[in-house]
Amino acid sequence: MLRFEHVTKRYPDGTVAVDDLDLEVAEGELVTLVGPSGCGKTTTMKMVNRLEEPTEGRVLLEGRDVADYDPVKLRRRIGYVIQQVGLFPHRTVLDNTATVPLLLGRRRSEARRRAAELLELVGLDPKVHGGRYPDQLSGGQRQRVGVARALAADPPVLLMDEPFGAVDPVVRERLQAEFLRLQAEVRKTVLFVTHDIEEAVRLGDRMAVYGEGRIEQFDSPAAVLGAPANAYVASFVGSDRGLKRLSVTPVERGDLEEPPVVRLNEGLAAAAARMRAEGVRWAVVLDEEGALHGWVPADAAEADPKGLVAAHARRMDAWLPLGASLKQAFSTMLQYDAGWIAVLDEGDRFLGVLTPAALHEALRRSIDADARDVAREAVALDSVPGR
Ligand SMILES: Nc1ncnc2c1ncn2[C@@H]1O[C@H](COP(=O)(O)OP(=O)(O)OP(=O)(O)O)[C@@H](O)[C@H]1O
Repeated sequence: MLRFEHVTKRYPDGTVAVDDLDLEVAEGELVTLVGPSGCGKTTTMKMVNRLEEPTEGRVLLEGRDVADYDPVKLRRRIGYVIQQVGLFPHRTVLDNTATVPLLLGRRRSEARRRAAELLELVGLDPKVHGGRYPDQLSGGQRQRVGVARALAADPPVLLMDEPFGAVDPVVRERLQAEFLRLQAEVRKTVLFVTHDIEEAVRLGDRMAVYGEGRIEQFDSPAAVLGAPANAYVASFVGSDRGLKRLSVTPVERGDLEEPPVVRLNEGLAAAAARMRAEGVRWAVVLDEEGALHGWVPADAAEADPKGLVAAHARRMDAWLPLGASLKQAFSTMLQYDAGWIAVLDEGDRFLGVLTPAALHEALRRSIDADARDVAREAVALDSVPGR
């Protein structure tokens, strides 16, 4: 979809901003470019929409050299979102969003209808926000308008240069989550510049880690964190990369423990007998419909041998869907101050529980699997270093 072939950019003063870059972005892929200030990320991006021209090499869009496109037409086919959103201050939010479709010759009513749809897509109510002017919006809302406007012409490619850089961390996390949802829907080919490693890890299907004008590693976030290509990448992603990995490692079936499962309407004595047989002191409790209710301790049967599980069951609301990240799992454990959390499938059926020890093992296994380039389940735990 988008390809850089031996691209070098030397500015007139001799600065080599990009040095012999080769990079390929597949259709519908989101690639983050991450690296320290001045390493050439923005210059890379600007050579796609011809705000800069390469000194050597070429950039291909759908197999065609961008130098062969008319620059104005090219830019209308490429959405561009920047940190200083660049909205027109004297136009309403709706008109700002409709700018490109109008330039492309759409009828005014159609362009505005499309703009309203896009505002909704990025989480703004066109009836509430559409008639406002940019300075009547919060920073986060302005960024959303920037994204809506970039999508308005339905461009196959989006270039995003630190689009969420100017908002506070809380809004930023929300914008990232919204953008991921949006991208799952619209599946654009995206180049996303950031100097924030966490953002690069969270958003990228693949991430390109820049050194000076060069890419030091181009791979999935899990691989970059798990097996940095060299000392530079290792130090850039940081010594806490194990922590960062939490956000890219999903909870899998094999991570779960399966304690005994009892029903609310079951007798306590029978339930306790099953717990004893399995050598555990508690069981997960499901209600009559099979939905998670909570847990019950085995010793409840001693005080009330004739009672029902329902009389002694305790509520447990901490749960996660299978496939959620280990980071979510960890944060849910902390939030509920829980020693385990339930993991449910898509139909909300109970699958098993995740404990802190299992979470730790999942993380270790995932790091080791990447280092060896094998699947996580292929790693035997007793062979993971440090055990
Ligand atoms: N027009 C220009 N003329 C000369 N040098 C430039 C020009 N634009 C950028 N540079 C230099 O090229 C190098 C790469 O700049 P670029 O803006 O691509 O980096 P960046 O990785 O996007 O940095 P940042 O994260 O700070 O935005 C820097 O050393 C910068 O000073």
